[in-house]
Amino acid sequence: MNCDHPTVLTLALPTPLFRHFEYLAPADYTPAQNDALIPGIRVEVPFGRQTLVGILISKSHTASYPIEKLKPAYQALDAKPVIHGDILALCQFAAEYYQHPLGEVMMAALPQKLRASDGALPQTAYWQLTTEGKGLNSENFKRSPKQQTAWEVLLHSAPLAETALTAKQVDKSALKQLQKKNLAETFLADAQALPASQQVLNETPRTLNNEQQHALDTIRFHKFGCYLLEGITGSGKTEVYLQAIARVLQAGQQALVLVPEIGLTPQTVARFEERFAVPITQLHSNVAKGARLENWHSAFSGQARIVIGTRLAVFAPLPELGIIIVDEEHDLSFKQQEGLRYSARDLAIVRAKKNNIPLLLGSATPSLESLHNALQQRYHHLRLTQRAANAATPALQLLDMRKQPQHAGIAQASMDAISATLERGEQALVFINRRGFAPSLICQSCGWSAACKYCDARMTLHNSPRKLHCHHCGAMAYPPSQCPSCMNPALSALGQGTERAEETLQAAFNQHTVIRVDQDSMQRKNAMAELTQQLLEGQPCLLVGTQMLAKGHHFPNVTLVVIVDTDQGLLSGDFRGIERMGQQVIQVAGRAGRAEKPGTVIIQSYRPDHPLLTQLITEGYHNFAKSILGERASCRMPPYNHMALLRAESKRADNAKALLTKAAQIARQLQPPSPECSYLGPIPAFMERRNDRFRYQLQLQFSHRQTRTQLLQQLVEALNKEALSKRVRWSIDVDPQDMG
Ligand SMILES: Nc1ncnc2c1ncn2[C@@H]1O[C@H](COP(=O)(O)OP(=O)(O)OP(=O)(O)O)[C@@H](O)[C@H]1O
Ligand SMILES: [Zn+2]
Repeated sequence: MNCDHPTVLTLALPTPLFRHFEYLAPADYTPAQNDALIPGIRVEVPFGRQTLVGILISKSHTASYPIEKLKPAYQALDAKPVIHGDILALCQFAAEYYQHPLGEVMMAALPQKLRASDGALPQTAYWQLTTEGKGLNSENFKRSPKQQTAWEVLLHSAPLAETALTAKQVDKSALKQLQKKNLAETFLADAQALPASQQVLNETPRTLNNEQQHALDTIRFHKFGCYLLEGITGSGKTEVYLQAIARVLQAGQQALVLVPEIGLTPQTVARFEERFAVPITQLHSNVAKGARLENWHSAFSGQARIVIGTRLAVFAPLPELGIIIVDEEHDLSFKQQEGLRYSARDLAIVRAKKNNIPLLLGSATPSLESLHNALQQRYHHLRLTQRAANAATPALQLLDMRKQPQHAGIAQASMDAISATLERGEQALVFINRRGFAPSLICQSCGWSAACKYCDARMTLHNSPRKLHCHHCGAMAYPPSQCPSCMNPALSALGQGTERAEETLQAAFNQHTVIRVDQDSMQRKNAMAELTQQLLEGQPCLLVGTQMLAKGHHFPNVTLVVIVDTDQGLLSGDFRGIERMGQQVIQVAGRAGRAEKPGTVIIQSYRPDHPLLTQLITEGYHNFAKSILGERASCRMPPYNHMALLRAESKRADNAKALLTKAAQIARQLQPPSPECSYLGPIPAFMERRNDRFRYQLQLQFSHRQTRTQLLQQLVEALNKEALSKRVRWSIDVDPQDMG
């Protein structure tokens, strides 16, 4: 080491502190080794009594601390960067925008295995024919067509990565057979990106209808642009995605597709795999840890040409990224609700801009944020107003529940419609967004109800297995056999959940199969895929389930949808409640009549004359959403204003309140309230006590994002100095989606 010019490394470390850390290069490193320390590699360092893995941000010969006080790092863990410039920039943006320490953001962007010192970039398995293998001809494989395919693919190519072989429909066991016969061999090597002249398609794309074609033609590739594809359910948005991706692949680029929950929509991934002959990889939290590193690496190395993933995939490394697609962009799951509270959709926009590529946001029910941007012409607004594939839009009927005899919440008229549907040999879907048997267990003689010990909430009664369950904190209890307050032995289950609806419907339609679809019944990994298969076989059956059924499924035989309860959304205290209700109704309704047979949707409500509900049903989501935008504009709520929530919770209510009172005071000093900036609170959260903690919040609203970022930065700094901030759990939620 040159002592006059020691090498100073600036690192981002995964600690809760909002700063960088400086270290010297490892003491025993030669100048050549020091030169090899390049930003984006992982470095192992001492940190107090711990050893941490951080990311090298920059290298210099000066430090902001006295150099003699800096400790040397232990070692560099990588020979080449694991975080490249564009991901680094995205992490830096996210850290600043969401007020989160950069080191933690960067670690979140890496697969878990690389967060530890012993994790390393994997190598890729390649296959090629042996000399014996090359000498054969297809006659030799007459009786084993799978081996023949594998042999043919290998014969006409340089060594191929296993992922690329899978994409070409080559069976892994066939490769193993060839290997056994010494006709093929495999070896490990650093992954190489595929040559650009790849065959991209596996099947001929559909002919687009005019609206789809117009949407595709509007997209400018190779340049930033945000496109909102607002297409009614079943209008063929996916086909537009597929054809846009094909263009990008043909230009030798990669595509990133973000979807809400992969496990719930196995059909989506299947459609991509059917269409494309290129390697596709998945990134979501259900991929096992080891496989996640491999999948991540195949994107990183350029092997995978398409990445389909959930919100975390917005950080996926794609060296040749050419387009980002966010499907069902309105979906709440794109917002992480803990830790780094980021919106993957919003980060996707930032990423597309930094990479200068197009971003496609698709939904039948766009979020008001995106719709507003489209109406303001900040986004290109593409609309698909017709269903593709000759399917008609379903007829929506509002059913006035005040005049209806009912069976556990399901109206007689709905029962009759279900009966007729099953008689015709078709499938019906009953949507009830509450799992369990009944939302409460009460004593009708004294008014007692089963409440959670730890939350301001009632416990839900479940029947299979029988238990009381708090859906907010997870607490469980056995249902009492008599009222604990007045000893009345007859307790009543009040209201309905999916289990009760299932029981009622099974009793009424005992000739038919009734399938319950909720978090409890769909725990097994492939449950949704199996259900999809069963439904596609087309036997008449009745589905009862929660919002799991609302997500992008394509079940051609479902012709009737019954929405049991829309009133919850109308009465919600969250200012987004009504928007969510509208999205949910339209998404669930959209499952009806997606093929040749027309669909009907029955929407049950006790408030059938609610103006927004009526508008939703008679005019559709677009006009409904515009009306809500009007309301938001008049009371200056998002998207007309930029919000942040400072949340605090503590076992002692006064501590949480005191911290927020202090925060409000600091904020007012930093930025006095004005029409540009306002503070509300501390106010109790909707559920004031949850999981044995009292919860309060301070609402901050700004006309300008920049003011918000600056204020929050100073506020966090000041709060970190408050003794109380160590004893209270607090967090900042920028652009909160859930106000609870
Ligand atoms: N141009 C086309 N010609 C024929 N069929 C098409 C065309 N485009 C799409 N389809 C078919 O229409 C059906 C619905 O399309 P798709 O699932 O893409 O709709 P979507 O807009 O994504 O719906 P949702 O928002 O409800 O998920 C599919 O079976 C699809 O194969
Ligand atoms: Zn609870």
